[in-house]
Amino acid sequence: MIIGCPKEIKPQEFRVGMTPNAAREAVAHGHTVLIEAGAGLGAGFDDAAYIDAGAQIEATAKDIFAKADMIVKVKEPQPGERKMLREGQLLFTYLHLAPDPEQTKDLLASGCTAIAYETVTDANGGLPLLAPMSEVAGRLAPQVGAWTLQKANGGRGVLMGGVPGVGPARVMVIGGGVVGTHAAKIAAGMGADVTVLDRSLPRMRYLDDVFGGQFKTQYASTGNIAELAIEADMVIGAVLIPGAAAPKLITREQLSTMKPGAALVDVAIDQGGCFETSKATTHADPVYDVDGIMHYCVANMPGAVARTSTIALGNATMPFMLALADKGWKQACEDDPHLLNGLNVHAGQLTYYAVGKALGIDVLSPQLALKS
Ligand SMILES: NC(=O)C1=CN([C@@H]2O[C@H](COP(=O)(O)OP(=O)(O)OC[C@H]3O[C@@H](n4cnc5c(N)ncnc54)[C@H](O)[C@@H]3O)[C@@H](O)[C@H]2O)C=CC1
Ligand SMILES: CC(=O)C(=O)O
Ligand SMILES: [Mg+2]
Repeated sequence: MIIGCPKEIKPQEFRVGMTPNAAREAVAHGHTVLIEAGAGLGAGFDDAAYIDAGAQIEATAKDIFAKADMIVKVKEPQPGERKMLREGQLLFTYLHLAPDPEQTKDLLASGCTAIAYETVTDANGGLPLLAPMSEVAGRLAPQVGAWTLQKANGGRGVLMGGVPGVGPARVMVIGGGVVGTHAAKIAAGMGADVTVLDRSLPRMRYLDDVFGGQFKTQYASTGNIAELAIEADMVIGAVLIPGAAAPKLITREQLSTMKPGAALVDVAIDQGGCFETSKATTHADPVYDVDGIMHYCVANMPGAVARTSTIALGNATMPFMLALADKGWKQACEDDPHLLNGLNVHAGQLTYYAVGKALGIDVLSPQLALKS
C-alpha cells in the first residue's frame, strides 16, 4: 500500500501523523511511505530522519493526496485537504464530526473511507487512540489555566498553590476520565484544592481509591456543579460521551454567579464544548472573556507540546496503521471490531450512530459498510 503523510495545516499545529519509527515499520512491512517535505519539523523530525527510515519525501500535499491509498494525519482534514480526498481513499486521523457539519458534508461528498482515531475502542472500554492525547491535554490544562488566572492574561490573579498564610486556588474538574484524572493530578501537584466530578460511580470509586487525599470527588449533579462553580477559581471541562456532542454543564446565566476573572478551560471543545459559552480558539489567540470569565478553548491542545504528543500518538496509532496497510481496511476492521468502531464515513455514507444523531443524518451500519 502507498501510505501518505501530509504536513498538518491547522493553525499552530506542529504534530505530524507519522514518526520516522512508524515509517520504518511500515516500510519493513513492504509498504511505500510518502512524507510531505518538512512535515515532521515542528515535532523535531527532519526529512533526513524519514529518508533514513526508508520513506520518500514529496514536495507538496497535493502529491501526497494524489498518490496515497491511505492518508495518515493528526487533525481533521481542513477544507483544502478535503477537496483533495477521493473515492476509495482511506483517511486515518482525528475527525470529531459531531460538532462539524461542514467537514461531515465534505467527507461524504469525497467518497473516501474515514476512520476516526477518537472512536476506536479497546477491550477495557477505553479509547486507545484518544487516550495519549487526553493524557497530554489533561496535564496541560492546569498549566494553561494557571497562565489564564494571571492578571495580565485577564485572570483573577490567583496562584495555584497559594503561599504560606494564603489559601490555594480552587479547581473543579468536570469529567474524571483520562483528561480529568491527569488534570486533577497535575493541579493537585501544583498545590491547588481540587475536586473531580463525574457521573460514573465506579469511576469515582477508582479515583477515590487511588487518589483519595490528593483530590476529592463529587457526583456531577447539576446542583453540585452550580455550587462548586461559585467557589471555583478554575473549572476544567473534561467530559465525553464518545462520538457525541458534549453536554452543556455550565450555562451563560451561571457565569454571573462565578468569581470575576475565574478561568474556564474547556478541553471537551473538540466535541463542541461542555460550557454554553465555549467556542473553539487557537494557540495563537487562546483566551476570550464572556461576562468577566476567561475562557480557554483550544481544540488541539497537544499541538503545543508537539514532540511529546507526536511520539505518544505514534506509539498508539502504529499497530492500527500497520493492520490497515497490511490487510486493507475491510479485512482489518472485520478482524478487529474495535477498529471497526472507528469507521465514521464510507463511500458517501455516515457509519457512526452518535454522529448521525448529532447531525440528523441517516447512518449505514458499519457491519453493512463492510459488506458493500
Ligand atoms: N482540546 C483538546 O486538545 C483535546 C480534547 N480532548 C477531549 O477531552 C474530552 C475528554 O476525553 P477523555 O478524558 O479521553 O474521555 P474519557 O471517556 O476518558 O472520560 C470522560 C469522562 O466524562 C464522564 N462524563 C460523561 N458525561 C458526564 C457528565 N454529564 N458529567 C460529568 N461527567 C461526565 C464519563 O463518565 C467519563 O469518566 C473529549 O471530548 C476529548 O475529545 C482530548 C484530547 C485533546
Ligand atoms: C484529540 C484531539 O483532537 C487532538 O489531540 O487534537
Ligand atoms: Mg481536538
